[in-house]
Amino acid sequence: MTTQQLVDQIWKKKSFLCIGLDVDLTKIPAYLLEEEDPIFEFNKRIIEATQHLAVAYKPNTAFYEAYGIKGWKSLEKTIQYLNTNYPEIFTIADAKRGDIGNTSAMYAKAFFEDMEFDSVTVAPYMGKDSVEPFLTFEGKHTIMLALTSNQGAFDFQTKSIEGKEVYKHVLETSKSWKHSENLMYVVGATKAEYFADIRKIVPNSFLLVPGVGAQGGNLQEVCKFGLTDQIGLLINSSRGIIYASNGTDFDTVAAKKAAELQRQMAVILDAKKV
Ligand SMILES: O=C(O)c1cc(=O)[nH]c(=O)n1[C@@H]1O[C@H](COP(=O)(O)O)[C@@H](O)[C@H]1O
Repeated sequence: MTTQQLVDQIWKKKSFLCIGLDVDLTKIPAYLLEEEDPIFEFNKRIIEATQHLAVAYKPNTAFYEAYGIKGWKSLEKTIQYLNTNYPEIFTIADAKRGDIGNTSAMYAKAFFEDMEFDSVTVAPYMGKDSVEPFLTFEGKHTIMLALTSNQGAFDFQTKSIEGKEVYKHVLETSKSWKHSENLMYVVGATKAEYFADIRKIVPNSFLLVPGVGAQGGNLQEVCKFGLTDQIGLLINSSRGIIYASNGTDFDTVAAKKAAELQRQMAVILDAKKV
C-alpha cells in the first residue's frame, strides 16, 4: 500500500485509528474458548465491528508466538482475513525485528512476502545494515522504534551522545539510508512533549503512536505537534478497545470505544480541513 492510499483512507473514514490485536486467551470472553480457533474468532469479530472506524490493525506477534504453531496459524488467518475482506486497511506486524543483514532479509520476507503485511516494526539498535533489507520492498513500510512509550525509553533513547539524544540520532541517521522513503517511526503517546522536536527532524514521516488508552497517553496532546498536512499519525490502542468488555457484547463495546476515539479524530481532521 502506498502512503497516499493510507492518507486517502484516513480522510474517507475521518480516522487515523489503529487497533492493536493483542489477543490474550486469559482476557477474551470464556465462551470463545470453545471455538476451534478462539484467537481468530475474537479477531474476526473485533474487525467486523470496528473496520469502519479504524484505518489500520496491528497484531503484536508476541501474542501469537506465545501459543506456538496454533498462534502463528491464527495470525496467518487474521492477516488473510484482512487482506481478502478489507484490502484498503493498513496492516502492521508488530514484531520489532532487526538483525544482521541476511537475517533481516529473511524477517522481511516472512512478514512482507509470506504473510503479506503492509508494514513491520523494527528495532534500530543494530543500525543501517539491519534495517535496509526491509526498506527494499516496494509498497511496504518499515516502522522503526524512535522514542518508545515505556519507562525504559529513558534508559538509552533520551541519553545524550555528542550533545544529542539517541532517539534524535536514530531519526536523523535513518534519513540518509537507501529507500528511507519507506520508513515510518514509533513514538509513544506518553511522550507528547517530545513531538515538536521530533517533527523538526521528520516533518512529514508517518508516526505510529501507541500508548493511548491503557498506558495513559492523550490524543489531543499528541496531535498538537504530531499532526502534519498529510496527517502523519496512526494512533494505536489495543487493550483499551479490545478488552473493554469480556462478555458476549465484547465486539459492540470495542466498537463503542473505537468510535469515541474516531469521533475525536474527526473533529481534529475537520478543523484541519478549513
Ligand atoms: O511498537 C509498538 O507498537 C509499541 C511501541 C511502544 O513504544 N509502546 C507500545 O506499547 N507498543 C505496542 O503497542 C501496543 C500497546 O498496547 P496497549 O497499551 O494495550 O494499547 C502493544 O502491542 C505494545 O507492544
